[in-house]
Amino acid sequence: MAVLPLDPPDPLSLATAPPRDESPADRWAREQREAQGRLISEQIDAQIKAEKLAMKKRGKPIKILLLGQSESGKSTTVKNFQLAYAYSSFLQERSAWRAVIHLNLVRSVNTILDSSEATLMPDLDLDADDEDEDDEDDASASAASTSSTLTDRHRALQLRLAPLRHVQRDLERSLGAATSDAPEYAGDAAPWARLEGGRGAREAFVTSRYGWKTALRRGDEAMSDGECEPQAQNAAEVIASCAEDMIALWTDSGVQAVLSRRKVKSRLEEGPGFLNDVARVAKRDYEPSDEDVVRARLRTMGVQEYRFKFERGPDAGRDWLLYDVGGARSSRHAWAPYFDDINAIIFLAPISCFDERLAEDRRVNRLQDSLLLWKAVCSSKLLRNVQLILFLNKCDLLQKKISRGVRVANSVPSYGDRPNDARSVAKYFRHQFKEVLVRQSPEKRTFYAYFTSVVDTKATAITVAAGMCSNSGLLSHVGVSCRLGQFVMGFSVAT
Ligand SMILES: Nc1nc2c(ncn2[C@@H]2O[C@H](COP(=O)(O)OP(=O)(O)OP(=O)(O)O)[C@@H](O)[C@H]2O)c(=O)[nH]1
Ligand SMILES: [Mg+2]
Repeated sequence: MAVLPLDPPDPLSLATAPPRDESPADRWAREQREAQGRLISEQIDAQIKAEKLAMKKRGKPIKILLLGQSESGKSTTVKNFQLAYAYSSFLQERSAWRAVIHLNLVRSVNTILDSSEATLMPDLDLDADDEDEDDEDDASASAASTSSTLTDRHRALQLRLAPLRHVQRDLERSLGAATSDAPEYAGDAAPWARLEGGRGAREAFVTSRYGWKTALRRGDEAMSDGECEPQAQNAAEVIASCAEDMIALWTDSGVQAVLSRRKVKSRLEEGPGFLNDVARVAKRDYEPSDEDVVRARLRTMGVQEYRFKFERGPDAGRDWLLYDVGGARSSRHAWAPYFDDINAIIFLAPISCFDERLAEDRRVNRLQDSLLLWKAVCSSKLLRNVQLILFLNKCDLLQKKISRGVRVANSVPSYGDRPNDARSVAKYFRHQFKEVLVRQSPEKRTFYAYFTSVVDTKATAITVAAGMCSNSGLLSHVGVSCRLGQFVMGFSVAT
């Protein structure tokens, strides 16, 4: 039998072994050092263990997906979350929104210029009958249609405001693709529903939510924080120099009559055009307020991820991930990869849109599109364990529309001869959505619905509380208490 040689001594033990001629005093000092080292090591181990335990206790992040058609208010809802739970990041991004707000304003002014130009030069008026969405301001419309009220003063305003056309182009170029309109799309309301089995890779769809913000800051290395690229700065200069003329145009009674006749007045008043804020927004040192940022409109491209940590309440310490998607029909195929492991969906359905058509497919009524989408979400087998929370949004606009005398039954024949007031209309629409949930859900689920107006940040103080089923790990309850409905509509409807 072969005898193996003894293993050579371990070099580490050799290096750390005490010297052979160690004195008692040296030995005492060494043992003190070693004891100290062991203590520190034990403390580190204990810290790691405590952190692991805390992480386990906090659990996986809660994932919430915001769904709904384009312009339903998804990104506005995210901004409310940021205001409530990530105010420092909201503040950091605030000055970047100035260019978006300027673009929103300039687009509105250019829309007014288009309308008045067509009136001044009727030969160019190619789309006078194009506006068909609601029967607003009919009395003033017919009065205005009998005589053109525009004069040389309006021609002069047209000329002086002409540079805003270039400003719009420059800002669109700076801000990128999100400023383009949603492309026309004649496909399904829920293109992913047919493909539920074959889901794509999620990463393919995630887009940077900093894209347009960093684009604004590129170029000049020397720019300090909050400054933006020269194009946006030039735009701000031109806007400041046009302030008085923009106010004169918007407040002119002849122009208002033309806008009424062409049925764009209420859309301009109620959209994110900042037309009633020109004096403030056009100032050279303008800094957007929280409310301005919430109202500003920029289309979401792809899917954007937001991370929040809740510092208060029963869920303190837990991470929440919010996914904000582009809602245009052509973007909806990108939603499916996010259905896999989410806990809840906040579905935004703008109920003021009952008489409007989809921008991407003018044949489709917007409320009908929301109902089709809701049906696809409720009936999805992939989403059967996902909690659905419905925001019946834009209640403020519903109220305004009804107050203007728009009749719901003209666009929604099933409404019949029910009372044409905002409360009854909202309740009716809520019932429609509830019916879909009850009929289409693969398993019984609770109907959580809120009347919202998410541009109102004071009222939309979103507080979120979640409880986890300790045994299944499934979300058992997500309560989104929004202090909504009551203030906007002057009533509340129990959910
Ligand atoms: N008056 C009013 N305006 C709202 C409300 N909710 C959203 N808006 C406005 O509607 C516009 C569209 O809102 P967004 O939050 O950008 O819509 P979105 O669902 O994210 O749209 P996409 O990104 O295109 O899918 C913005 O100008 C908002 O200010 C509301 O409750 N009331
Ligand atoms: Mg959006």
